[in-house]
Order: sequence, then structure tokens, then C-alpha cells
Amino acid sequence: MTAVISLNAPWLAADTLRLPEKLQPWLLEPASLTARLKAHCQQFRLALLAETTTELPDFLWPCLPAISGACVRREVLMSCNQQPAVYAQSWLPESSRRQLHQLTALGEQPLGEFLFQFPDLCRGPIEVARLQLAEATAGIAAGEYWARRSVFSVADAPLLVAEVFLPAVELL
Ligand SMILES: C=C(O[C@@H]1C=C(C(=O)O)C=C[C@H]1O)C(=O)O
Repeated sequence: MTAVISLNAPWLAADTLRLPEKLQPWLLEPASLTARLKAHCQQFRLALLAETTTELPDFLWPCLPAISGACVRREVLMSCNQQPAVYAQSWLPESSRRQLHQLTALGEQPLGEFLFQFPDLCRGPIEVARLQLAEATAGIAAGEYWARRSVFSVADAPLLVAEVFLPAVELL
């Protein structure tokens, strides 16, 4: 099964682009995006779209250079007040899943609620891109969306998290 949205795009450091005013605080949010969404809506829901064991695609190798072998690609859709708001795609290396066992059983628990409990959580620089969705899928209309990505690590266990912001976010 291919990813709902491909992350193969021209990613750039967030401070090199003029970001849309309404989305800028979301794209640059340094803390948990889940927590930000929950703070901005009455009804938050996370739907697990897929968790697929696969190889890291070559265009993501620079993000996780020390990783070889299989990863789990986790895809979720987070909705606010019954409107899809953020599609997230995370790449969880098997080596990181062995170190952080909870990553193997998140289900519909938001990844951020697990990650941001660690005082030694590290986050690399936030990159942004405009992603193209060629056709509607998983309740997301075809179109062009702003996205961000960064690499988190806990005790040297890295994982890549990317988030695609849907139009409803601009209304929050
Ligand atoms: C990393 C976070 O976790 C969020 C939840 C995710 C999930 O459950 O798969 C993925 C990306 C984030 O939007 C966060 O809250 O910042």
C-alpha cells in the first residue's frame, strides 16, 4: 500500500520561506501539534489510517542517515470539530521501535502524547514544503498543501514526523 501522500517534495528550512500568515504558527509550533490542535478545538479525533512496515525511501535517507532496514510508516488523520485538520506521516525505524516499545502499540494514541513526556526529547530543525496530492484520498481533497517535517529522537532513537495542514486549520 502506498502512502496517502508522498513526502517527496522540495523541503526547505522553515526560516528561508515566506510562510502564509495564518499557518505560520502551526508550521513553526515547537511543542506538540496534538496539544495545539486540542487547545484550538472542542472535539479532537485521531484516526489511524495505516501502519505499514516498509523500507525507508531513498529521498528520506538524508533525514535518518544512520537507519538501515525496515521502518513502520504510520499515517493518521487528526480532525477538529469533525473537520479533517492534519494528515501526519511518521517513519519509525525498527531499531527505534525496539528501544521505545510503546511505538509498537500506539494505536489511536497520538504519537506526540508519547514523545513529549520525555524531558530529554530532541527535535531537529523544522523543514517546510508544498506537497501535491494528485487525487483525493482518505478524505483529503486533491490539491497543494503546506507541510512540515522534523526528526525527533529520544535516547538516540530517531523517528521522522511529517504533518500536512488541511484548510480547516486556518479556521481554528
Ligand atoms: C509529534 C506529534 O504527534 C502528532 C501525532 C501523530 C500520530 O499520532 O501519528 C503524528 C504527528 C503529530 O501530528 C505532536 O503532537 O507534535
